[in-house]
Amino acid sequence: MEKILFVMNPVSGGIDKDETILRIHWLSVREKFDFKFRYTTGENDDETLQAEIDWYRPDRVVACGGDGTVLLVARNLINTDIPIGILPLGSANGLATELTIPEILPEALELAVKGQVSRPIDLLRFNEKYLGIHLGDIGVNALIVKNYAQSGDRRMVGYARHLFRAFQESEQMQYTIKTPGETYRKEGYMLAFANARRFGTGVYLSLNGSMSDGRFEICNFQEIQLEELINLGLTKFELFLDEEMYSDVISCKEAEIEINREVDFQIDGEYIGKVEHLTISTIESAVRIIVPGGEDEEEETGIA
Ligand SMILES: Nc1ncnc2c1ncn2[C@@H]1O[C@H](COP(=O)(O)OP(=O)(O)OP(=O)(O)O)[C@@H](O)[C@H]1O
Repeated sequence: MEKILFVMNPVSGGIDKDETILRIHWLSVREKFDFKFRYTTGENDDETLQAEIDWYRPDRVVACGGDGTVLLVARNLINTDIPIGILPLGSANGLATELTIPEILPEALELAVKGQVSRPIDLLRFNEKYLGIHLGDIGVNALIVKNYAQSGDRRMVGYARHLFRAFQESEQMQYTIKTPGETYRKEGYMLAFANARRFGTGVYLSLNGSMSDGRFEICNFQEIQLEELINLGLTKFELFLDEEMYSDVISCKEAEIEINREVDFQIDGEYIGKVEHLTISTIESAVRIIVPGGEDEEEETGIA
């Protein structure tokens, strides 16, 4: 009987998980699979998850939460063949959007449990230490993520307050970006490192990027416009929606970045700290994520 481990963030997105839990129980009877829940606590989740994977030896692991929960699962399944399903239950589900995973819970659950198509996904490695799966950035957005995390207020109104504060406080940065072929000097309010083509809203960040091409995109935001931020219905990864702002994009396999001062840095919604220097590289095809079959134009492979 297939074994499925559900890794559930009980607080993600401020969403009650009771319906999800009930549906999983019901589906396990219908589809005849064995399952376990592992609830995250925000403390030592890597260690407990790794121990659970070693002990239970699941055939697939389903991340139930936002991008942070998917990243937790991904970094504990690197170099295994265990595919990852996603139930998008976070305040930021940018990765699920990118991979065209259904937003509707029953559909996402059917896919996560029964999907037979998985896609190899690259991970990003920052300063040889931190892994990322979707988006990292320095500057104004990282400052918002920091303030938001520190406040403990998960509501939108709290978020809006942090957005205004960060917008007022943020100063322009100067950076030197070295890629294997070139050195660029730029200035701006935010530098994003994207293993993806689009933000959570579906707005494209780069038309050519892919999560499976061994490359990532560095996007410089020279300007930020408050009016757009307010008008367009925000979540913490969906700030910059003016398409003209995406023109300053570098696509590369690795990069080294020097910043003229210490700035805030976040990865997939987690505040990391202040940095003045960053190295970024890709780990190609590090994990496999279950996606809707036949609907994506990129490489897909059946689950072994
Ligand atoms: N039981 C818990 N209590 C508090 N925080 C938790 C718990 N479990 C996980 N976390 C934290 O939740 C964050 C990941 O959240 P995730 O990205 O899955 O959902 P989200 O709703 O998009 O995130 P956020 O809460 O940052 O808006 C991590 O910082 C993790 O440490």
